[in-house]
Amino acid sequence: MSTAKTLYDKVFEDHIVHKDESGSYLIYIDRHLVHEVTSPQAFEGLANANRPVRRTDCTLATVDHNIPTVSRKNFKSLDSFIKQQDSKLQVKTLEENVKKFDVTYFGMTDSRQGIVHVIGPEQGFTLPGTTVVCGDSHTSTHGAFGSLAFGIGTSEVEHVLATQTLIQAKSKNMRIFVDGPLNEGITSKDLILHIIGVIGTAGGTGSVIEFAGKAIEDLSMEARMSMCNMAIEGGARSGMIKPDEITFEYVKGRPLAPKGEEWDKAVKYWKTLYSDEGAFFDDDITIRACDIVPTITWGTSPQDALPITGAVPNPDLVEDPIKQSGMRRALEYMGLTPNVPFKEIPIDKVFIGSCTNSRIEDLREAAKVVKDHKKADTVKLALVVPGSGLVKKQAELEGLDKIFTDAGFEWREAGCSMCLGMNPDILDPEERCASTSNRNFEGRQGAKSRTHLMSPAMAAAAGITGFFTDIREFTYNKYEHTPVEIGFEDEELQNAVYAEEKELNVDNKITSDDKINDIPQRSSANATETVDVTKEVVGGMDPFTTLTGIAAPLDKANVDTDAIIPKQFLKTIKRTGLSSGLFYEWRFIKDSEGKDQKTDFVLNVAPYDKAEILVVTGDNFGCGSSREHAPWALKDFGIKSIIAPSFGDIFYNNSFKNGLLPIRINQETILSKIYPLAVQGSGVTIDLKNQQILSAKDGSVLVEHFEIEPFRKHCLLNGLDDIGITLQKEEFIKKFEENRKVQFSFLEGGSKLIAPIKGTKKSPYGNNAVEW
Ligand SMILES: CC(C)[C@H](C(=O)O)[C@@H](O)C(=O)O
Ligand code: SF4
Repeated sequence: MSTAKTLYDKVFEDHIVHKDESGSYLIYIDRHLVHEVTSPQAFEGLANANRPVRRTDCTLATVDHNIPTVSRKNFKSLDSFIKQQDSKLQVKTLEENVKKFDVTYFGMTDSRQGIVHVIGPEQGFTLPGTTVVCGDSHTSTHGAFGSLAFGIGTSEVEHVLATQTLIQAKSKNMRIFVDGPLNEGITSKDLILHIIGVIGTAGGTGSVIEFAGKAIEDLSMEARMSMCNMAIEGGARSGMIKPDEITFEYVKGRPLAPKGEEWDKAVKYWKTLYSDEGAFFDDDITIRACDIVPTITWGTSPQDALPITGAVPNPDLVEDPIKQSGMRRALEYMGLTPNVPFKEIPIDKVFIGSCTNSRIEDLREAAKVVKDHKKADTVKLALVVPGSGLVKKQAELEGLDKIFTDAGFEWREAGCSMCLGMNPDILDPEERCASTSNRNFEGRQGAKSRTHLMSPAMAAAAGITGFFTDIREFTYNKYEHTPVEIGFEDEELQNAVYAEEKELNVDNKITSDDKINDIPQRSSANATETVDVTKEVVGGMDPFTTLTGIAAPLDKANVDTDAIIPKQFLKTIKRTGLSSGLFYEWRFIKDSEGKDQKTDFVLNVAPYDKAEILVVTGDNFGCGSSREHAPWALKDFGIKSIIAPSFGDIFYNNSFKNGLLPIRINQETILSKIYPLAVQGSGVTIDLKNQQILSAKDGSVLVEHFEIEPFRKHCLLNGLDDIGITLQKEEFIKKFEENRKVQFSFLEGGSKLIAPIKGTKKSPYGNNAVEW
């Protein structure tokens, strides 16, 4: 057998702590980014079990999703600044946790605060060849450095905080080879949208995608990050690009990058990270770079991508009935008529930002387009939201802010903003947005919002013309821009930008006033259910052996986790009580008084309001975001198992952590054997021990054998807690760490090397070990 290895194989193997007999691996995590949305329950679990954060130096926290992006010039405290109570509580909870657990933190008064996936690379926290995780699906971004980077759920966040490891199965290798150079003016955003259009949102499921070829090698680091960022939208948890001189050049000199001899040692190692000649890829796809033109999305999935030169597609021309009905629904939701040329579609708002496209190069591209133009009067708002305080600072030094504001665009503070609107930046219902973000799911930017994904230049041009615009036809003054090099040794940039810094964060304790209704009341459909709070205690789940229950039919494909539990329900700091938000946009409609009324969605209708099993006909259930709130909401409703042809990787994984069994069954069998029973309202029995599915009515076998990894089966049958199991491997973890200290000495120090905020003796959060 060939010994040639892929880039992924190499990085994976260099992080194996232990492999057990069932073939499951324990891998070491080098870098862990933390944000306010997916960490509260993880820290709570640690506190309940009296466990510390194992490697605070490998952990870096910031706030990004919930925070307002309006000027922080007059920021006094979180209490006065964040108006949304539930957002405030989440931010405050993180601030308490980073203090309690000594985690380095960039808060709202620190210029280094920003979107996790922007600040990690910016600080040099993300390094080639490392394993990088975060409770966030777009962690794939960091794969641009040749690191193995992926999103995890909250249970895994807790696992990493406690053990610095994760239990993992090996993924498949997939290569996307982009042959030849890109045409002039085509960006990595066009390229990645095109690729997702080709492979589909389930194309990379179960795989790590390596992007390779001339077009990729030619890309800057920032453009590579935009590519890997959206690997998750192609179904893969990770995207990777082999590190090269462009990578090293980008990393060198960053605050947390290795220095001196450690740098040389690191580069020597990083240069070994590439796919060997003849390495095996389970899937190998070639894309011709010259075929790619400016690309935008028209529907409610990132795979609905087409050239700007095209028109709204016509469902009548599609044969597959599931696809056809999905398409009709998407067009109706998006308010689009088939065959209308994209360039004739007017827009309402523009959003330039998100972890895909909020870095300095993105802002420069957009500013070039906007310079000396004015926003179209018909465009109600054009928001520009830098990815971090440092990006903002640099853009301002380059005068980009002025270009935007002169054109009538709004210049904001760093955060996730309108990418998902957990803060006040949302679209009104039916507003159409030209957006540089990464997801166009239903309701993503606000209830009934309509999102079209595109590159920063194209979003900027749409803001000027008021219509989707082919950037190649837009006349703009390609002025000579002089980039300002941002020196990381520059004290001003290292330190906080806000004058009020000294009085900050003193009064941010959670008080009794913060008691809020962070989860709306349960719907009457579930009024009789009670929430078992004892389940919140870390470790231990009910064993899952046999389940007999009503099976609800769901005839949909690509059900994303935004649809399973919309963003407004993510602001909780608890795991329970989420059932009222389950499939919220599908289950409820507002009446004339603004009150929620139930729709005829399957889970609202008897007997399915008591369903314990969900039978899904379409692929890719649970794709998209890493929010563990999706399995929490399903469990809370009473669903204990989901049968579908395929699942989003992170959702699949998160389900097991919560005793919710996802079963992959091929579509034909679902359609012929299980779905009809579900439609009749008959029950189904799932026998985990024998890996079989039976009819509850007559005991006949519907599925002779379904697949499940032995380790996962073992844990479910016995209700075992992963962290407890991993902690039994302490001797292996210790051994790995001893070796890492020597072999990968350039990774030591991590976030603890971060400089303090100017004017303080000690960093206000974390760094207790270091007196400044
Ligand atoms: C909040 C978080 C869990 C989520 C993710 O995982 O992607 C968010 O960042 C998103 O983009 O939907
Ligand atoms: S995708 Fe959007 S919401 Fe998610 S991390 Fe990126 S910017 Fe934030």
